[in-house]
Amino acid sequence: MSCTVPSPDGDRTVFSGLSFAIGRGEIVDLVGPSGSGKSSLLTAFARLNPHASGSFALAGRDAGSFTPQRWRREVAYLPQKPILPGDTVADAIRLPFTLAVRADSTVPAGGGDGDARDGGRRIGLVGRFARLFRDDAAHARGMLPDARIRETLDAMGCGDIDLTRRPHDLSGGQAARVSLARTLLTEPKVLLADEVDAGLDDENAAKVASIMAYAAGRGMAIVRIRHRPPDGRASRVATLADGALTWTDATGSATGATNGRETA
Ligand SMILES: Nc1ncnc2c1ncn2[C@@H]1O[C@H](COP(=O)(O)OP(=O)(O)OP(=O)(O)O)[C@@H](O)[C@H]1O
Repeated sequence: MSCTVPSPDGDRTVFSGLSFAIGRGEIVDLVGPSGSGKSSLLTAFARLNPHASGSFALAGRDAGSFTPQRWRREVAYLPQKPILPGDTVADAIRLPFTLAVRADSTVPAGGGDGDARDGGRRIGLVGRFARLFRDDAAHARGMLPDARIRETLDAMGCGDIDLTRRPHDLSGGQAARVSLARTLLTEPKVLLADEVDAGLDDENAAKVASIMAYAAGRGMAIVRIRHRPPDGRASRVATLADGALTWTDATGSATGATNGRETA
């Protein structure tokens, strides 16, 4: 995996020739100085980084055999700042499902413009799309009912989060946990968490860590960029500095693998 970014002095290589593997159910912490390329590495792996190149595989299957959308569903990148659109927490959590239904929807026969009829009433294009979106939201509610969201949040120790609340009214810690829960409900195989506990107090950071441990316990592979002291959740720590990855195990002992040439 390599990453070269534009700079005023010409292209600059952030890292080159890195490789790593992460096992099912494993939590790896990715640390290193600011600007060393940690986010670039994760966004590269999620195929979200236009400055990166390399080859990726999931369970032995080459990334090229996935559509980018399918790959990102399996390898989910979670940014630091939660984005929770919608009127309620339940809507915000259901958003990926609503969008998936939307993506699968086809414009009804008759083309994309002109008028349609709704109960004998003529409706315009905007009305038709509003109706389509309502239908998609209802379909998404069928796929992910409130009861399942409630059950999942409770299992993750988020019993304090009311599904009917407005997302904007949540505390920072609650918003981080909702954002994490939303990603986990899409059941990615790999979760790439980019400083999602930054800005949280210790109690909320511990809750976020415990939710991730729950997901790892169910087989999800997780890479966490963290600036906090080790919390005992990760089995290995990868340090990215000066373009090289150095690996240590949970006790801080070197594993012998450097420059990212790691096999798991
Ligand atoms: N789109 C871009 N254009 C130009 N430079 C970029 C771009 N994206 C990242 N960089 C540069 O690449 C380097 C690595 O950035 P990155 O955000 O990956 O580092 P980081 O280790 O995650 O930093 P931090 O810990 O501060 O978040 C930085 O010098 C950054 O300025």
